Amino acid sequence: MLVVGLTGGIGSGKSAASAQFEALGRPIIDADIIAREVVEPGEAALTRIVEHFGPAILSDNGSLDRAHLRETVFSDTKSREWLEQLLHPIIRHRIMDKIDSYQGMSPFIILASPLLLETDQHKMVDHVVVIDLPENLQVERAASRDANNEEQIKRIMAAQLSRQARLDLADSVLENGSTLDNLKNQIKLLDIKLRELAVNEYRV
Ligand SMILES: CC(C)(COP(=O)(O)OP(=O)(O)OC[C@H]1O[C@@H](n2cnc3c(N)ncnc32)[C@H](O)[C@@H]1O)[C@@H](O)C(=O)NCCC(=O)NCCS
Ligand SMILES: Nc1ncnc2c1ncn2[C@@H]1O[C@H](COP(=O)(O)OP(=O)(O)OP(=O)(O)O)[C@@H](O)[C@H]1O
Repeated sequence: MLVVGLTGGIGSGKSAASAQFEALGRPIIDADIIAREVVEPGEAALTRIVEHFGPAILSDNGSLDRAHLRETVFSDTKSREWLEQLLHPIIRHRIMDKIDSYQGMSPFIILASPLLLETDQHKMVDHVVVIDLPENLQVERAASRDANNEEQIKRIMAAQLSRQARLDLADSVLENGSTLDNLKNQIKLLDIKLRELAVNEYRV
């Protein structure tokens, strides 16, 4: 089975693109969703986070206060690196298990991840699709979606690959500087190309 990595910076349109691939019947593994699951109440990683950052990192209901942790890790590199060394191996294992569970179910699957190329997650994929758009549009879309302030979004972008570095590592590029309909049309064509790649190279 062909494993296609779909990546792009914050607010680039990974969720929007994933929804289109899903509508075409392709299974999606979303690293952001897995990253949330591994810190749910009862998970060992959440206990480690509370030990490290203190109980103030929890909301009143005992779940992780994500806004608090976001503010902490994107204003202090050491804190971010600590969190990543805790979570990235756990996330990677869950992704591997999910890839195994999809074997034989589809010619190809999509692994959507903001840090595909920044971490060793790229070793799990056969083809890299990068969603590209001008950085000012990326900031604008992320800000209007999340109520994150622009300064915080820029700090998050600084912890990610640059636009050019990401493009240099792409096998295919989706341009998302225009409308959602335009993105949808590109995905229809890319889906055909990926399907052909899967059939020709993996005989599925
Ligand atoms: C810091 C946290 C709690 C903030 O949570 P929040 O709900 O506000 O954001 P969410 O998880 O939805 O992430 C939003 C976007 O931020 C960016 N982002 C998240 N983590 C990172 C990181 N370590 N480095 C760079 N960018 C990141 C991505 O573009 C992501 O799509 C959360 O992002 C987190 O636990 N990050 C560490 C785990 C991780 O690296 N996840 C990325 C997927 S593997
Ligand atoms: N072509 C487009 N035109 C207008 N709005 C768009 C377009 N593509 C995405 N958006 C919007 O921009 C915002 C960011 O898109 P999306 O959530 O898909 O990005 P993402 O890459 O998944 O972000 P993150 O890394 O933060 O999870 C969303 O509100 C989405 O609806």
